[in-house]
Formats: sequence, C-alpha cells, structure tokens
Amino acid sequence: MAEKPWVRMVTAQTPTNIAVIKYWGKRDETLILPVNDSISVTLDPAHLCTTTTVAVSSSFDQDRMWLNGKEISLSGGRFQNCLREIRARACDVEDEEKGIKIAKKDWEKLHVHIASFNNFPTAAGLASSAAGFACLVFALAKLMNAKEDNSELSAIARQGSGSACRSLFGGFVKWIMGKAEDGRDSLAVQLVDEKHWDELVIIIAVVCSRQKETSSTTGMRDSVETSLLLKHRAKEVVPKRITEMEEAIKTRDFESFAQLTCADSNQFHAVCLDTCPPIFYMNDTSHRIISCVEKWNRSEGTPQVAYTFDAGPNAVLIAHNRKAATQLLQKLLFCFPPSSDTDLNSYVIGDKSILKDAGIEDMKDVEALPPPPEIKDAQRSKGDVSYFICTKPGRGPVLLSDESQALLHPETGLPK
Ligand SMILES: Nc1ncnc2c1ncn2[C@@H]1O[C@H](COP(=O)(O)OP(=O)(O)OP(=O)(O)O)[C@@H](O)[C@H]1O
Ligand SMILES: C[C@@](O)(CCOP(=O)(O)OP(=O)(O)O)CC(=O)O
Repeated sequence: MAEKPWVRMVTAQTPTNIAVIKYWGKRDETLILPVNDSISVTLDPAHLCTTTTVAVSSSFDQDRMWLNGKEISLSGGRFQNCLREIRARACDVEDEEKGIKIAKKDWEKLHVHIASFNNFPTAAGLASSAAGFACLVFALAKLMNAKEDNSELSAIARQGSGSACRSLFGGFVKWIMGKAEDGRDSLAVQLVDEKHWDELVIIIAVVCSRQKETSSTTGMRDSVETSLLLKHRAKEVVPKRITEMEEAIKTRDFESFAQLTCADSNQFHAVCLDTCPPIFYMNDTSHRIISCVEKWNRSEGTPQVAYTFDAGPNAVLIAHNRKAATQLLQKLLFCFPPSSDTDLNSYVIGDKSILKDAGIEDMKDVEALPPPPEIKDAQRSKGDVSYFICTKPGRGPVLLSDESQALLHPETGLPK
C-alpha cells in the first residue's frame, strides 16, 4: 500500500424500476429469496435515479454512509450483508496515476465511505431502496475491482432489497426466483434493453397520502403467513403470466402487455386485502385513476395505457406511445388539476415535452381542458395528486468518470 494518505473513489448512477409482474413474498427472509419470479421495466435515470460515490482510504477508521447529505447507520443487516458479500469478491487494485496499490487481502482491513443521493423523494413509494442498493453494490464492486457480471452483482443487491436486483439492468428485466438454498441462482437477467420498445411513455402520478403505509418487508411477511391467495398466485398464476409477459415484451404486443400488467397489479393488491390484518396501499385517488384508465381503454376498444401500483398509492401509467401519453396527460390534468398554489412547472416534471405536445403551456390551458368524453360527469379534484413525472424506459447502471459529479471530496473522502 502507498505510504502517504490516499483516497480512491468511484461514482455510479443507477436507475429505479417498476414491476409489471410483482414480487410479493419471501421464502427466505435473510437471503431475500422470493416465492415467485418477477418482471420489471427500468425507469429513465434522467428523471429517477440514485448517484453513489464510494471511497476507500487507509486513513478511514470505520465504514460510514451519508444518504441525501445526512449520516446514516450502516449497522443494519441488509447493509452489512451487501458490504460483506462485495468485500469477499474484492481483487487487486492498482492505480498508477495516484500511486495506489491495494492487494486483494488488504480489503478486509480497509474501510469505506459511501455518499448517496436520490434525485427523487426517499421512502415515498418510488422504490428508492431499489435504486439505492443496486447503486451501492455496483459502485462498491467497481471500487474493489470485483470481476462479477451484473447478474452476479444482482444476487448481492437482492440481499439489500429484493427489488434492487432488477435495477442492475436497463430495459425489461426478469428476477429469476431460483431454487438453490443459498440463493446463488436467485438473480436478475435482462430480457431486452431499453431500445427494444422505445415508443413506450411512462407517467407517474405521485398521489398525496396521509396514512402511514405498511413497509413492503412487513406487508409481504404478513401475506406469506396468512394469505391463501398468495399461495395460489405464486404457484399457479405467476408462472403462466411470466411466460406470457416475456412473449408480450419480445413481440411488443401492447394489448397483452397492458392486460397482464393491470391484472398483476390488481392481484397483488387483492393479496394485500387477503392478508390478515388486511393491507390497504391504494387510496381513493388511486382507484379513480384506475377507473379513468379502464374507461378510456374500454372506449378505445384496445388498451392505450397500462397501470401498476406498488406498495403505496402512486400510479405508474405506461402508455403505448407518445400520442396515447399526450391524451392521457390531458385526461389526468382534467381530473386532477394542481391546487391553486402549485405552478404547472413543478406539477408536471421530467420530460416536459409531453406537456407541450398536449398543447398545455399554462394554468389557463389546464382550466380549458375538455372533460374526457368516456367519463360521465367527470369531476375535477384539486390537490389529490402531488405531481406527475413524465419518463420512459431507461438504461442500467453507469460509472460517472467526471470527478465533479462525485459526492465525496477527493482528498478527504468526506461529503462535499
Ligand atoms: N440511495 C440509497 N442508498 C442506499 N440505501 C438507500 C438509498 N435510498 C434509500 N435507501 C434505503 O431504502 C430505505 C427506504 O426504503 P423503503 O422501502 O422504505 O422506501 P422506497 O424504496 O422509497 O419505497 P417503496 O419500497 O415503497 O417503493 C431507506 O431507509 C434506506 O435504508
Ligand atoms: C410491491 C413491490 O414493489 C415490492 C418490493 O418490495 P421490496 O423490494 O421493497 O421489499 P424487500 O425485499 O423486503 O426490501 C413489488 C416489486 O417491486 O416487485
């Protein structure tokens, strides 16, 4: 090792993902092994992503982490499992430019600093844990020169949070549940990359929620213990749906894709209701959004939009193409206009070009929107949606080589 204090850093950016065939239920709580396969679409990191810088230095005396600028404890089992698994795969590192040489055996003694930032709200039902653990594992693997490919790394990220394993790839991703008791075959694989079906547009309605939600971890534990519907779903329903979903994605068959996505989201929430005590993740606004999409799809004769809801009230709406997304946004803004003190610019974020396509430039345009003809006596309710995010399927993790994007100081290894 070099004699004078040195810091080696790596910065990575990782997307979040939304499941279209849901993971719900574990067969092993510690290793995080699921009761069924799941499939997700990765969301464009331009709008929703985690950036993580990891640093190693002989001068660090303990592992430390800062999340969104605040120091957090790394003592939790999930962080410890990820750190241990990555350290076990560390290899020799040589940085000639900085004169740093770290031998494989040294990694056991060296400590790391981690700084992470989510460009979207943390723990708000937007899968920050998925992007967060994927980014942590990916960045540490690069720092420690681990030779594992992204599928192998996904099996480590899985031990941070199950859904995190699917954030190691872009496009559409399948988490294979695996059979092995030690979980080595429970990992993610890419089905197709983000270019395969690039006409899809995704609009997320971040729904105001007053009630405290049951965490996914607790919720799925209760479902495994009490829901008979979950047993039936995992054994009979999901295996068939996985095959059909893979085919729909491969052939870009939006009709089948939408039917499967909506049905699977609804069944997941039915399992939550079938759990004792029952879990309510969706609220009235979520139900109104479903009804709005169902009515429109029905009136068109063929689905224009698919909806899916995770463990919270937020709606993720996947539109067939830009035209459908434009019409969808008009309908959504009619039904859920911003409250009087919110400006349009902060109400529709992400890819704002869809707003432009919809001919909406200011609040006057929102007020002038016609009611969706397929909804009888369409009501307008202000303030039920916090904001909308317009996005699309996106790429997997990347390394950021520009040091100015690092979250840790290159000399001290402390947050900038
Ligand atoms: N960038 C990050 N790096 C590492 N861990 C993170 C990061 N962001 C979030 N986490 C972890 O995930 C936890 C939040 O996960 P939680 O499941 O409560 O919310 P969520 O993933 O945002 O929402 P949901 O799972 O309902 O979609 C945080 O407390 C932290 O432990
Ligand atoms: C409803 C879901 O979003 C559940 C995600 O659960 P988590 O991955 O957050 O749970 P843990 O593995 O306990 O961390 C469906 C999905 O993403 O497949």
